[in-house]
Amino acid sequence: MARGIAYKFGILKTPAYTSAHLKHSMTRKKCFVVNNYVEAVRGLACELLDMLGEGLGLKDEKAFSKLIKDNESDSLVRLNHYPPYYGNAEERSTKTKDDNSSRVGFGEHSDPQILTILRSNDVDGLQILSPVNDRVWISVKSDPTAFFVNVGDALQAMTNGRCISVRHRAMANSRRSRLSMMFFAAPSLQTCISPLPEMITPENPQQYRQYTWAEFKKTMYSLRLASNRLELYRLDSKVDYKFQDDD
Ligand SMILES: O=C(O)CCC(=O)C(=O)O
Ligand SMILES: [Fe+2]
Repeated sequence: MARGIAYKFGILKTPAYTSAHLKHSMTRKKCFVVNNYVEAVRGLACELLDMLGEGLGLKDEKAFSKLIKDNESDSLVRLNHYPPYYGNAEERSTKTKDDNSSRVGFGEHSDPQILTILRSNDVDGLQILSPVNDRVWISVKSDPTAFFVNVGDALQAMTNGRCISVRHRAMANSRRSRLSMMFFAAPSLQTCISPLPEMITPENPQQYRQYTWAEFKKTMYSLRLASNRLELYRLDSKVDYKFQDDD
């Protein structure tokens, strides 16, 4: 694991980003800009989820976006900063340009929420694990004008495995800082997540048991980042998730 390469320098919970803490740490103008960004990106997430609901033929096409529009939604914004790992100018100038070494800035994981909308600067770093070969990492070219969308674990559960929560990680760059900003669209803590009835068919019987978002978060915080937490909620799981309840 690379030294202190990735760190969060802000967690803005929506809609609580007008909290006292934020008011003190941000000027009103910055707060306004962040609020506008969050509103826009939340709208984008809802639009995408409505299209997905329609595409999947759900009786209630807005079933997913309703969870995010809920006032109690646990959605949040995170900013990640990956400083270059050749930290000083001397190191940068002595290392050759074709040095292809790479360092993990944010380890392998899947996002636990419903949907993630990511933006970054023009420094590469995001990689996804190949769905067909779990030893192959595929680099995603950065594009500061684009949004990158990840399905989260909760959407995988609600679609009974039709949508897959992709495992991914972020690499730090040797010379330039990578900056990324994620909107994690999440339901409220008390929301019960389970495969939607339309997603359960004789060919694809129910794969996941029902859980609350609060329960999933508790499990998540008790496990390592790389653990496949959703596996614990599979009906045929061999792992006893009950151990997670021990405090
Ligand atoms: O910074 C990135 O590109 C990815 C970060 C990420 O996957 C996360 O914060 O969940
Ligand atoms: Fe992620």
